[in-house]
Amino acid sequence: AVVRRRKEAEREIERAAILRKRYDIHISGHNVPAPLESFEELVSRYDCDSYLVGNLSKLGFQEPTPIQRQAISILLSGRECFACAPTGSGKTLAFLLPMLMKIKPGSKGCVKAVILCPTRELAAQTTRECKKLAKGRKFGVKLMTKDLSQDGNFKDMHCDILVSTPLRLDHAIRKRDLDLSRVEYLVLDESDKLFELGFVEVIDSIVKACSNPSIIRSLFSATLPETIEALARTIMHDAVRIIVGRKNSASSMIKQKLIFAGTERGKLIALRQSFAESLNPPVLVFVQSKERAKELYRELVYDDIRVDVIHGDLTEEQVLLLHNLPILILITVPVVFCFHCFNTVDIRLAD
Ligand SMILES: Nc1ncnc2c1ncn2[C@@H]1O[C@H](COP(=O)(O)OP(=O)(O)OP(=O)(O)O)[C@@H](O)[C@H]1O
Repeated sequence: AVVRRRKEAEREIERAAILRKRYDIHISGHNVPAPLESFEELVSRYDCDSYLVGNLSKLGFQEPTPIQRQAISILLSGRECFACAPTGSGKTLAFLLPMLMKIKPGSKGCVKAVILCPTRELAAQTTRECKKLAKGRKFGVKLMTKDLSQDGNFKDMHCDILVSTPLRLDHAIRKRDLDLSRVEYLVLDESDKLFELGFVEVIDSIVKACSNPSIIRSLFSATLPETIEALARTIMHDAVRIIVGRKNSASSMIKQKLIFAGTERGKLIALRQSFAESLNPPVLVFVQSKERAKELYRELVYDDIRVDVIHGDLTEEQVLLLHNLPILILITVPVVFCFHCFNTVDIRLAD
């Protein structure tokens, strides 16, 4: 019997290794659970409630993405993880699913999961995703708005899952007595941006406020610089590192080219030249801020091409109007673009 069990364990390890190779998943850590082969395994291996599997199929999610295959099995086994996978690879579902499977909805004044996002737009988007996935169960999913962080009565609030940016959450903890001592899941989404934006101390105090000893923390990111990995290791114990594709790489479906422009003016010349060489509309131009977006728009608007711009100062109606126009080039800021979900194909980065 001992020999048989050992053989079975070896076969299991081999099967996991084959799956990881197939999906370009790289892990470090000991005894890492095998990646999911399919969403059906959520039921057969982890006893997932049928409403959740139903919601997945209603949302059109048939197969887990590589990051979902590995992160979900790790989080469901109670391990912490920090995960690096390209933008758009389905990281949101990778942390939402285990949380919705494990926490019990219902009680007032008891936050059970916290998701920290670097921007308000991303926090709003994650809240919407979470509500869609939790449909059919009485989960209290709350987005930390400015009003809520300043005046919220968290003791009487039904909030199982709280999605917030760091400063608003920190304010609510310090000024509104928000109790996070029973949080079972803490997720730092887009953690590279969270740390880049200088939130290290605030995040540190949020991590301390989530004082439940059996908390499961996870970090999701599109890049994993050494500094973030080092920080992650200081707040997590026995965490598994997951990398999908190559570390700090973009999606393999995107062809990238880096052009050295020398000066600010040179960037504009290079961009115009790239349009002259190939204009395969619609084209998206990402810039760093709304000021840069407006500036570039003013430069390009008089060229003989149809160009438009979206940024945080536009009203919802103005953005909706843009959806119906035959735009050739759209200048935008990444988070604002993601928030409004345009369907475009050719992407160029200006900043
Ligand atoms: N298993 C799946 N099958 C099909 N589509 C999926 C699956 N999981 C997620 N998606 C869809 O893929 C898109 C990208 O997912 P998501 O926003 O979670 O990516 P991400 O890795 O968090 O990207 P970012 O780094 O930009 O935040 C979303 O529209 C999401 O609904």
